[in-house]
Amino acid sequence: MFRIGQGFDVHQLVEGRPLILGGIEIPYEKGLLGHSDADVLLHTVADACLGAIGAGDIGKHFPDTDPAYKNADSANLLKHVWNLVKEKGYILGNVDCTIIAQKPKMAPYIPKMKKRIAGLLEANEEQVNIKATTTEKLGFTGRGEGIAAQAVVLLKNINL
Ligand SMILES: Nc1ccn([C@@H]2O[C@H](COP(=O)(O)O)[C@@H](O)[C@H]2O)c(=O)n1
Ligand SMILES: C[C@@]1(CO)OP(=O)(O)OP(=O)(O)OC[C@H]1O
Repeated sequence: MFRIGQGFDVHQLVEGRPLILGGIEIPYEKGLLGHSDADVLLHTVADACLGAIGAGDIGKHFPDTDPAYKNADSANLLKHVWNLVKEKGYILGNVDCTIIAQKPKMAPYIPKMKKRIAGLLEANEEQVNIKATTTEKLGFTGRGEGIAAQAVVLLKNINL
């Protein structure tokens, strides 16, 4: 049996924060603001996984009112989500993600992000695709006020 899920998330770019994206740190003059480390890409992948198993969203599992998640490493949040997926008997088919950011240029960092996400989902790198796009300077992403990310995940149940 197959299940699909999709995720979408946005975080604001501000000065004085490191830019953590896809589980790696990217050199940039600004970073993402959030209760956690604000890794918008890992949040999106986590939400897609939760969607696929019908388990709500990351806000439900890791409330932003809980001090336990203050500056949390989103890789740990995704690992927790992935354990829920595995408990239900699923393995990854594939995940396809899009980062929506005017700057910085993501292409040089995508191989490292891919490797990190594949590791967190206990999958091969061939099962993970990450794309990046600008919005041609339009809207909040185009003005560099924030970064958005989207993901679609396909899970396969090994028991059904
Ligand atoms: N932050 C970004 C945005 C885009 N890219 C790469 O550039 C290509 C062209 O982007 P357009 O928005 O002009 O279509 C895109 O396909 C990506 O390969 C990037 O690396 N980082
Ligand atoms: C990840 C959590 C964890 O506290 O906080 P944020 O980093 O603010 O991220 P968001 O995507 O706004 O919501 C989910 C949160 O609960």
